[in-house]
Amino acid sequence: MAPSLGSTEDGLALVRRLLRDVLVGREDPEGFFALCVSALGHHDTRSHFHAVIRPLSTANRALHSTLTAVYEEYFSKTEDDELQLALALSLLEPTKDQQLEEVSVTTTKDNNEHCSAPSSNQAICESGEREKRPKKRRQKSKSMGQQVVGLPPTPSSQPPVILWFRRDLRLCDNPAIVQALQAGAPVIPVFIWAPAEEEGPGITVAMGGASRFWLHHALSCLRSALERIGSSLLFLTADQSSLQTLQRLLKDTGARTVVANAVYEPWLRQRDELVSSSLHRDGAELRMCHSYCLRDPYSVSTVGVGLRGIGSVSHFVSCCTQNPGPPLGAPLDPPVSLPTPSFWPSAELLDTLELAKMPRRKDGTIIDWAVNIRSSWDFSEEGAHAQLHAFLQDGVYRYEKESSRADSPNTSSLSPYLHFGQLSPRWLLWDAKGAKCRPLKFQRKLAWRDLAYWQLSLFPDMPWESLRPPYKALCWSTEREHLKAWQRGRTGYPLVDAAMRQLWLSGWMNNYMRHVVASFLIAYLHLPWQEGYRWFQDTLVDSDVAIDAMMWQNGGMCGLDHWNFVMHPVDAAMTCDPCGSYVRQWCPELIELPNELIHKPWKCPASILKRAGMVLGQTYPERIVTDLEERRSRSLQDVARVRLQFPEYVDKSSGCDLVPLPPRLLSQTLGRHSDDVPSGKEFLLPLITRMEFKHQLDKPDCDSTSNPYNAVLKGYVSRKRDETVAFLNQRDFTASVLNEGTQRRERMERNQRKMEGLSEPHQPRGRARRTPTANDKFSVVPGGVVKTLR
Ligand SMILES: Cc1cc2nc3c(=O)[nH]c(=O)nc-3n(C[C@H](O)[C@H](O)[C@H](O)COP(=O)(O)OP(=O)(O)OC[C@H]3O[C@@H](n4cnc5c(N)ncnc54)[C@H](O)[C@@H]3O)c2cc1C
Repeated sequence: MAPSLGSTEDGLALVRRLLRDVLVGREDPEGFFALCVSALGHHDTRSHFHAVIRPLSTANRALHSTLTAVYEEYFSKTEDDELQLALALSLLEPTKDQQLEEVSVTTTKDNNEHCSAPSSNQAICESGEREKRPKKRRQKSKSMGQQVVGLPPTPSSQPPVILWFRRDLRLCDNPAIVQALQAGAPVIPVFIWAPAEEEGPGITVAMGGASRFWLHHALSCLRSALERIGSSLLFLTADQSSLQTLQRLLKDTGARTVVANAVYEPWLRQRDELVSSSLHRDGAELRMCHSYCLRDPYSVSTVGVGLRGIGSVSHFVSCCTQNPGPPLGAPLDPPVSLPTPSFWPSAELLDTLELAKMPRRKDGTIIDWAVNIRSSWDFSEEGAHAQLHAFLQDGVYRYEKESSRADSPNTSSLSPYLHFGQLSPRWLLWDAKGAKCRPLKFQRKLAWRDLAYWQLSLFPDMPWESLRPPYKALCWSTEREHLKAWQRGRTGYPLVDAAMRQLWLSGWMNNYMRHVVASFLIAYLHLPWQEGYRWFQDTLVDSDVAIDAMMWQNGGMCGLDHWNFVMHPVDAAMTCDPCGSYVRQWCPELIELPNELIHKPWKCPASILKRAGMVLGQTYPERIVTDLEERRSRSLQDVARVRLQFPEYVDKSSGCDLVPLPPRLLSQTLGRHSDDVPSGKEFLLPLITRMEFKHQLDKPDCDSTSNPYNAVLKGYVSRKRDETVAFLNQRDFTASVLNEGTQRRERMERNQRKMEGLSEPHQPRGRARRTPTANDKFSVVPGGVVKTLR
């Protein structure tokens, strides 16, 4: 709870902290004084202010005398003022008796924000006004005094409703707001910062640096939005727990109802259940709405679908279709206003939550690591809608075929807004469905998002423990230097480095690039997937425990699904950055290299390097690993080793990995209540398993290149042929003949293999296609350059 009101000592500690802000110029003297009055109250300010600012008398004399002058001016009152003050203080007495602490509004705005709250909420806007009209401030703070001290709610008045914001930082389509308004009572919006609760029982890095930074700004924007409709947002830190903070808030405000939108991490759900039952015992209630996912993950059932294919998005969609939840309905409009209560409980400054606090160097200067993140994003709800609008006007038309391009904004970039609930998935789906091009692939991404939450609800250990038991025994590398090079974007592979630098500088990269860097970390560096997960959690602005864990588990070969491909750090460029412009953007030291060598500078002749002003190992790093195929082979052999070591987790007939069925799925499958399910027995569930791994089990020591299911997405040969054929197919008859010839040859090869009792050959078709463009050197086809196919 707010330290300002616990005791004079707490208040003084807060004020001393704030004094530092004045010293470094983040707060002006008048503002600081107003905060003192707000935090300490009139009496204590009068008695302690001189002592608080005493250190300045030697450290900064000018500031000391300015503050003294502000103090003198404030306390040289007129009789009128005296009278009003007496009145306010007399009102304070009974409220104290009733345990209503002195209420001061400390939801001060950041220095650079503009306050536009209506007069009913002047107290909240106090500091915003203060900068422009210092004289009026005094009157304001007195009127604030009257308002904030306030009278206890009269017996006939409705007790206020607490609107508990968590990851739904928006006004549009927010069911909790609608629910709170339905009571017809004043609404007190609150945000409680409880990092330990977010973290859960394992190492989740739920609130990494970049997402804390985003959260800070999103909260600041939400507060401004609330102020525009006559309300505000209280910031509280959960010293002990959210529950205790809420209980105290209910006591202070007389509220009996708390409304919130559900969050679905299992440990947060448990927390909410505890809050609900404890409030119920206290005679209050927690009302929960659903809006974070399209489907409440705890309501998804496999009944009628079974477990075959579990982990894939198709299986998940079938489960949702077979067992539909309540209809989604149309998105809800934002409220026009939120009724304000007659007084506001105590709160902290947003800054005191320290979400966007930057580290300092030894010399005291700030290391502003977020400077680029700040300039790359608009953190507001309006920003989310603008981004959505821009995407639906443009990127969505390229999404189906070109979402893997890193050199063009073809995806929505909405993930941080979705993560913090600044945009509801229902709103997004509604708008996407309205797009002319019917972007089915895009809509399916929202199913992926829900799938991640469903998986986390079933496997709460997903963020830190491999789901497939044998894979816990994989022999991962411990080369910290490799990890560091990967994190810093200094691996010597331009595509990987560009992506990792984009991540560091902007807090984001597209899905395809996430696959590229994850493949590199796991398949080529052999570093544990958990390292990648944690780095992503710390550096992504959209870091999301459920999605991130699901994706890293799948990439790390131990999730419910297996990526049936591995991205090659050079060949993948053909799909995502064929002309090298993405690499040039994030690795400017490579800017002068020719297109055909930009993804492999080590192949550049000395003369080209010289002309480009490059010295490998100096201006750009040498490759940290060179023997890519050998490393891949070792990775495959390691997988075969653990699968052989734990045969109980490999299905004999299909060669699929087996994983113990989680209790909820077991009871669903057996159609019994969870208490009625046999305990102590492990039921095993077969999972989708990469063909390459199944084959390797028969020949554990064979190398990756001789595995017919080699999953590395090389692309060049197959895709170029595919595209050439497709292109020519459109153009002339000869091509269709060529196409038929190719197909016939493939058919014959397949039949031949079958007759020889060999397994099906690896099928590269249909993977990672892209539409060739005129600039694209890979689009050169026999007979000429593709002008355009669009
Ligand atoms: C190793 C790895 C880690 C990832 N970690 C995260 C993460 O921490 N947070 C996160 O939001 N996404 C994560 N993703 C998924 C995906 O890369 C991002 O959601 C996407 O790149 C965000 O960009 P966008 O909004 O332009 O996506 P779009 O392609 O425009 O998709 C729209 C929305 O759908 C959802 N979505 C898209 N792809 C997926 C997916 N594969 N799984 C679940 N939901 C998806 C996101 O909410 C996204 O904003 C990860 C992917 C990989 C490969």
